[in-house]
Amino acid sequence: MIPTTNRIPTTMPARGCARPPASCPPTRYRSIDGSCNNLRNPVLGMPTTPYTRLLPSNYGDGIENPTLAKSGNQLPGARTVSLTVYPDFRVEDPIFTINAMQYGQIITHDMSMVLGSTQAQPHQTRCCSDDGQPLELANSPDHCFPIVIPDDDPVHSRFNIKCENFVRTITDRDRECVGRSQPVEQLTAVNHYLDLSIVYGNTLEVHQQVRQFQGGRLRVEIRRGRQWPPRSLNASGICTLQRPMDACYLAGDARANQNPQLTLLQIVFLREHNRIAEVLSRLNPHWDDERIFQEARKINIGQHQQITYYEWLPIFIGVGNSLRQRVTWATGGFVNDYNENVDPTVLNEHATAAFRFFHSLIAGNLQLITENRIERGNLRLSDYFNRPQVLEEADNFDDLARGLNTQPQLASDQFHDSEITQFLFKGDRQFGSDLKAADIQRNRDHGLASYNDYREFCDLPRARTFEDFLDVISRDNVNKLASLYECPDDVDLTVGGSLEAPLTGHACRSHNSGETGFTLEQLLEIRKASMSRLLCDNGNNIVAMQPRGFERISSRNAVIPCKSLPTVDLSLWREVSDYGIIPDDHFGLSPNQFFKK
Ligand code: HEM
Repeated sequence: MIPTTNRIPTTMPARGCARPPASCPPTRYRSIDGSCNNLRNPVLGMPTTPYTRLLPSNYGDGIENPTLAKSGNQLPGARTVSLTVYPDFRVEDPIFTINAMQYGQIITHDMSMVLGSTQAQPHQTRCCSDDGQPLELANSPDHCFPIVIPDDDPVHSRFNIKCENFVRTITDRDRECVGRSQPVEQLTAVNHYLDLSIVYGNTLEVHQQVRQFQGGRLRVEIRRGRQWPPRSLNASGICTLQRPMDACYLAGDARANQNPQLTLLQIVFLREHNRIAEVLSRLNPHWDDERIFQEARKINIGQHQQITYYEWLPIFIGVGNSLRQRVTWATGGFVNDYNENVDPTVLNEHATAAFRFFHSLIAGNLQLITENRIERGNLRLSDYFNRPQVLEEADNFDDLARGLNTQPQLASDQFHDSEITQFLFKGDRQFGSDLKAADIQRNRDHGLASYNDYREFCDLPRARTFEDFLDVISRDNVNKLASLYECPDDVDLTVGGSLEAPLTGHACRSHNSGETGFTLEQLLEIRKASMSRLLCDNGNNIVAMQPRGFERISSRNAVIPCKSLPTVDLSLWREVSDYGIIPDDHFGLSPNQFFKK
């Protein structure tokens, strides 16, 4: 089920916990925190505002408690559901690479993060005892909603673990931004826009930490002649360090060190910024640090959006669907579809259920691929959570980058690699957490309406019996649901939605401003950006790539020299006028008055 824009509520939620900006001064550049993107409601899309919803919440008490079964009983345990519905059975995707999965996580991190957790390290609030037993209610810290481990758990029972930590998301009520009688809404920690905030930060504080304030560059450290992000200020808290000075990076996003391929793409975007800044400063020696920085940022974001909308999204929703739903356009030119009435806020249903479906694409090992496309080894994912040092060793950076574009992702199905259902964030232990159980628990924590409610919303008939799910869910899976849940109305959205047969065309039906955008010529250059070129330009020494990096190598997508891949010609950003070089203080005038080919 893919809700698309025409069904998304366009009301402007007035409530929220972000402090609105004092004013929105005219500028050609995006703000760091997303404020002033919508000039009518400048707070829209800022960090610490609530996710929005397609359907009203379904809390156990109508206000804030986790969802219950219609009978008032507890829903089946999240770990039990995960074990029953999401076994580990490795099916490789016949077409797409793990980069398609990995870029999805980049997009996710750019757009949302539940407030109160880093999603990369164990939460500081402990809801279970050190030996994995549930705490007495009286001793349980606020916000605890631990996952119950069944007695016959195939992994945890061997260690007598009965309880997995889970801490509820911070809500507008926790921050005292709303009255006590209305249902709570969860807050997101990052801004809602697709703006590379993972690189540039979501707050001025983080933004200033990542900037060099020289030559328009982002801060880096140079080792072995290559650029690496600066060291995190809390390396021992964030990363699992084997040696005290092992790498642990500071980036715009708190999750940057979570897994090696994610960190690799974070570094690629950082290096890309500095590469662009370097070229711009040569083209425009009269530009100061701020001007170079902001122009480089704008190009970097433009390329990221181009890759996201034109290279990545059609893989998942289909070329036809994305054109029909006006997510992409069959034009090389400008599209003036900005509508200030559209709410840019990330949907709770998207972040908590729909987009997490792609956890099924994660592969539990990461291949190291040499320049002649031979696998020279691979890394076990759970050995490298929060251990980015591996990227700086031997030729791992390039070998993992080639691996991204070579190794198949796992198929989008109900099967999940045990590296994330048994060994997530295992650290030095013999077992870890279960990401799918966390997804289900988060669905209930956020009080999402049930799968059946969304069926109705998406014009499927409301199921009265479990058999009624057979229109989109297989017999085997309907039997599993019937064995777990008391009635069809109890099925969690994240569970029911993930069991639907793959889409075959049916989906839940669900700007350029002269002052701020690119010139048409520049836009046509941005349209040449590609995933493969990004890796070529920012690897340590990558020589060749296939043109379509999200698609596996084949005779139709053969590896070719990097220099043959289309590249964005930055000379279009040389600022000249009929009268020579442009003075610095030209803001407020249309770029078309300045930019000339
Ligand atoms: C190795 C890869 C990945 C790991 C280890 C991982 C891990 C996690 C973890 C630990 C959470 C927080 C769970 C919770 O407590 O609620 C999370 C949330 C999430 N993940 Fe993943 N994930 C990965 C890849 C992906 C991919 C490929 C996508 C989508 C394409 C994705 C989408 C999401 C979304 C939408 C959320 C919720 C974000 C929010 O807080 O609003 N993840 N993931």
